[in-house]
Amino acid sequence: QVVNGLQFAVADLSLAEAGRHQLRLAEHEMPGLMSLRKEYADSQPLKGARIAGSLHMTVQTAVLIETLIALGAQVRWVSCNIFSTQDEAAASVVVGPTGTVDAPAGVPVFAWKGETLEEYWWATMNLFDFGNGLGPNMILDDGGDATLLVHKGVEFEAAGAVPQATEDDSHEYSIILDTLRESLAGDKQRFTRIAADIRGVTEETTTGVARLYKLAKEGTLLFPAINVNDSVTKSKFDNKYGIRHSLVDGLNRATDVMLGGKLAVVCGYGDVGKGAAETLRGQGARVIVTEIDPICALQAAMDGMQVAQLEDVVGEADIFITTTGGTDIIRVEHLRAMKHNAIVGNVGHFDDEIDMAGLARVPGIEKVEIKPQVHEWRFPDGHSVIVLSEGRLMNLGNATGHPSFVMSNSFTNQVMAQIELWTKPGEYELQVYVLPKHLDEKVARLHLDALGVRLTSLTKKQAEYLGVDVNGPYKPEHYRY
Ligand SMILES: NC(=O)c1ccc[n+]([C@@H]2O[C@H](COP(=O)([O-])OP(=O)(O)OC[C@H]3O[C@@H](n4cnc5c(N)ncnc54)[C@H](O)[C@@H]3O)[C@@H](O)[C@H]2O)c1
Ligand SMILES: Nc1ncnc2c1ncn2CC[C@H](O)C(=O)O
Repeated sequence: QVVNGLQFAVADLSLAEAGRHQLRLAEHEMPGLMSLRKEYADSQPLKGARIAGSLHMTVQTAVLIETLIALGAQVRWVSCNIFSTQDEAAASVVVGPTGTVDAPAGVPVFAWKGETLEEYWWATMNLFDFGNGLGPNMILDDGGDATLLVHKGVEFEAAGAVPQATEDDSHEYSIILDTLRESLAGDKQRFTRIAADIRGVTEETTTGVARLYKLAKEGTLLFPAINVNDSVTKSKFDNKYGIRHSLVDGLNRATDVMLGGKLAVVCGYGDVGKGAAETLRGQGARVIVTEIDPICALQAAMDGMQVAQLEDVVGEADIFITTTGGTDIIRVEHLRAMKHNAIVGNVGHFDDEIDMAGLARVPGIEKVEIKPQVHEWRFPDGHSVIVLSEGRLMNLGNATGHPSFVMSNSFTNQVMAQIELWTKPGEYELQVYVLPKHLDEKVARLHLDALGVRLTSLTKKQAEYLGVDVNGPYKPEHYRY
């Protein structure tokens, strides 16, 4: 749609007022972002930045978007998942704080809850046209889909053609190839021009960061990148404490099943797995962990969890949650062996942790929608499994994701990373960087007052004794929090 010269595609613009009320409450819970708005109101460090954002279009992300705008940026936005958009948040961002439903004055957003994969990649393509022949000069990514499209676009433009999908390619990848083939037919240099203008990308999450390090290692990274995930105040907070809140929220909204007394399996005991295991145990479930990494497995054991192989416990557990960022974690043979009505969900970034394609191919399988994002899959032998959000991250598919306060930590890092790359052109090479520790500590400081924390100060003598500055950084680079 185009109204008032503003392009957008959202579910229902009339939801904007409801979204705006939620944004106001979220702002109160996001002190880090609100503090950056005050700190940079005059200097407008993001002036001139045209940011293409691909990140779950939630109420929290709406506050991030309006912070980027407050610092001078132009923004276009999509969600990075087909189920994670909160339609009222998308509507309020399009209308904006001063617009109306008839005369929206906010930001171009192309996102709605329940997109098809074709619609998702159509939406993502809308990130790259800022009008007047201008593309983005910054990317803000979560999972790396926007970065992938630019890199594949440049690759295929150089080759002069987009390859046909092979039988090994996923259905989604064949859609990406179709999308790029259409782009190439229309403009043989689109992404080559776009990539040349992009000053850098800031990446939100573990899986997206893994993709960036792979590009950097291959020597194909087209622009500098900041790994926001590995700011301590992102991954040791959002990944762990965020999931501790939003996993149970998703399970309750999806199934209302009693968690107490049940047996839960958590696949992976990294930052997300730790939060997942803690919250399920907090609900009185017995928790079994699966791990490949001896250190994380030892942590789980020392935290009092049984660490087993999935095959040994798959027939007795009631709930299965994947948190690995890997692939083929729960396969068809596991789903076949599960108890009747076992609940299966994923909170990893992509949907390849549970073999949904394999499940759909089981002869005689029946898929019954219990309610949106909750499906009963009935095997011919009569037993069913309940799969949440079709194997996509269910804390955002079946609930509204992490709460504002923890996302304020993640997104304060995002804004700082955008400022770093935008205001220091030429200082960053074609590598993946993390933010310096003093900024990580600054993010933490911005969130202490809201929780009534009273920090202790070092004396000069104590600081000298520890070999640190009175004002920090307080830890060496190799310190593990
Ligand atoms: N849903 C959300 O809101 C949310 C929030 C943050 C991160 N994420 C995503 O969650 C995933 C995990 O993130 P993280 O920060 O915890 O990563 P992490 O690397 O800290 O943890 C993943 C763990 O899984 C383990 N693992 C890998 N393959 C395994 C296998 N086959 N079996 C058992 N364990 C296995 C690894 O050893 C590791 O300990 C990523 O995809 C990340 O992008 C989602
Ligand atoms: N409420 C949320 N808004 C935006 N992104 C959210 C929210 N909850 C979890 N996430 C995803 C966390 C982050 O993108 C990650 O995947 O690491």
